[in-house]
Amino acid sequence: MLIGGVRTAVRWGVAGLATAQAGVIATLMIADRRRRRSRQHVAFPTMPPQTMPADETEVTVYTKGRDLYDDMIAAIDAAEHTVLLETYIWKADRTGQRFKRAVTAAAERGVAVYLVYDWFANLVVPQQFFNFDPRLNVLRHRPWTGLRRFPVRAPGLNHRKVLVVDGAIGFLGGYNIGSEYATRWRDTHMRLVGPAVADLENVFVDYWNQTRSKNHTTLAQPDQRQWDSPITLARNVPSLGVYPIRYMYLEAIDRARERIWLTHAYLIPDDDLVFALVEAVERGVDVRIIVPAESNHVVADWLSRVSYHALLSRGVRLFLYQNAMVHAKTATIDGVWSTIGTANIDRLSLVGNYEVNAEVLNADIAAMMEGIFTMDLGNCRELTLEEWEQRPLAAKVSEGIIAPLRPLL
Ligand SMILES: O=P(O)(O)OC[C@H](O)CO
Repeated sequence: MLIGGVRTAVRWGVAGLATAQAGVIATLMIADRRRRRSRQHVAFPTMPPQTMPADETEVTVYTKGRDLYDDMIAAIDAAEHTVLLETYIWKADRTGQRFKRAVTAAAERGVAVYLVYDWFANLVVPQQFFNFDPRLNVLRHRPWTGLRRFPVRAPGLNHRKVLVVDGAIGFLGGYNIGSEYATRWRDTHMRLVGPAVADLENVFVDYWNQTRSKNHTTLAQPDQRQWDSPITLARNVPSLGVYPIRYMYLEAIDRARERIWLTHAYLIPDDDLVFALVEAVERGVDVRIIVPAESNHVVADWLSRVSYHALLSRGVRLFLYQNAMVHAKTATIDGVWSTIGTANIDRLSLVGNYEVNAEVLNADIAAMMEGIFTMDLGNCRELTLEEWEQRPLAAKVSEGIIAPLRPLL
């Protein structure tokens, strides 16, 4: 009798919470849609692409989509042997069409072109856009790919954004392909020219060979990989059960002695990451995080805010990027270590998706990344603990209601 009563109460409790969560989410989305209609596009600071050597590899960092896309297209147009292009989102707009024309032209002149795009992320894109010339080798990543194998592997979206041309030039970072990203989003991407490109090529080749269907050809492994590079690539590969990027962050944060400067589009850190950041503050590290004041995903923003109290009350400084979406997934620590990649600090990226981040151990590149962080800070407003504590009660209650959803993202 008592057990039956408890069961009924739990059932009603769960149903009530789910209903309240659905209500909060619907309200947020309606309010966000209204806000978006009146939102004006405002310019934000960017820098021209900056190039710096890291040992024998030349690293260029981009803060503006238009510059990046021009250089990616130029690389594809100059391709002589291979184009390996992997993107999470591929919009069918002018920019998407531009990339499609470039890879098609490359295939027409005899270049071997291999394309990967994510099925889920592009469901909203007209599917006829993905009818490619048959000379192109195309792999549409389906999240359940790993489930078809035995023993069953973890599912996951392919969230990577990678381009490798002729094994000689590689691109990696936060930019998907789309016109909005070219001018309206502040994101960070890198270009590699030199020995480290072999590792990026290997990232693509391994994925292709592990995931391809019987109709796809196998790709040859690059044979020029180095042991002692200042640039290493951390890959999350659900089908292999490996998620090193989360550990990469935990380890780098743990080593920090002076400063940890993070820029993240969707910051939904788990308790271990919050603990690591707070512990860094406690040993005197200057911990700053730039996040969008309002991202393109209102629910992600609200789930992100669930951790603000834990961060602000323990000395982590939060900076809200104004009037534009900051989509970068970067960090720079102690003027020594930096990362640029595709992984957000959320559960989907850190223990869910296929991702790749470059870790760069080089003081010049770190100085460059600090310069970019400082530039972005100029377009931010600091959120203080006092201000955060004074938000309306309705907001606090809403956060409490949706907080249990945090592990889903
Ligand atoms: O998943 P990301 O980080 O590439 O961001 C993509 C945008 O959220 C698309 O809506």
